[in-house]
Amino acid sequence: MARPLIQMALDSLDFDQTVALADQVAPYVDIFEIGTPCIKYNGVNLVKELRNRYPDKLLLVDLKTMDAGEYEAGAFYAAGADICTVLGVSGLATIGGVIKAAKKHAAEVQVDLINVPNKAECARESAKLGAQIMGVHTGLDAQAAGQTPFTDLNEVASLGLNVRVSVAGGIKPATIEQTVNAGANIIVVGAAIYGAPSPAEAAREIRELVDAAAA
Ligand SMILES: O=C(CO)[C@H](O)[C@H](O)COP(=O)(O)O
Repeated sequence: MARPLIQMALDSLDFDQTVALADQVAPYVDIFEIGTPCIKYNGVNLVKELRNRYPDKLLLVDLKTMDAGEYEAGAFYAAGADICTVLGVSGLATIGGVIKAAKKHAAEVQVDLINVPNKAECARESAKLGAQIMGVHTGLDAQAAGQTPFTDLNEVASLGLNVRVSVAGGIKPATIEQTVNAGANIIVVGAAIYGAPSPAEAAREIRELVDAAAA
């Protein structure tokens, strides 16, 4: 089984704390995600800072774009993003705009399926349009209401689309094996790392669990 990538969700609002957390977990993760509240607060300067600091890491900017896809995402690709997210509920015109912006920078697009009623249809149409990653995502508010992403992950991963499948939503050490076995190509972890007494140690443990499950 191909080794899934680990994406660290940097969800603090504080610029310096975000950079410090990235420094701590860098040896164990493949993708830095600048989370939605963080990018809204800090903007393109944080993208530039992480790009300069980590030229070899993938950088995902979790814009969750809802409109003006090409215009909004273009600035973040220009600042160094490898991947920007666009909401599946935004519709194909907006998704297509982000894909257009990504192409100009030889970058990629992740469609976030959060709150999309028909995830299979959205994933199929977005893949046809050229999106490379489908994000199965139970957001923080839905997590607080007791939801998890696993049923949706099984559905989207079994569609057999020529895309990578990312999963986010409260993933923790106890659920890593399940996510790998379900076919996730990108495993997003936020609170289970940044909320741990030692984020570096937590990230190292996640790395070991992912690699063991994929072996
Ligand atoms: O995109 C997000 C919220 O919308 C989070 O970054 C994502 O859910 C990962 O964080 P956690 O592991 O804490 O759920």
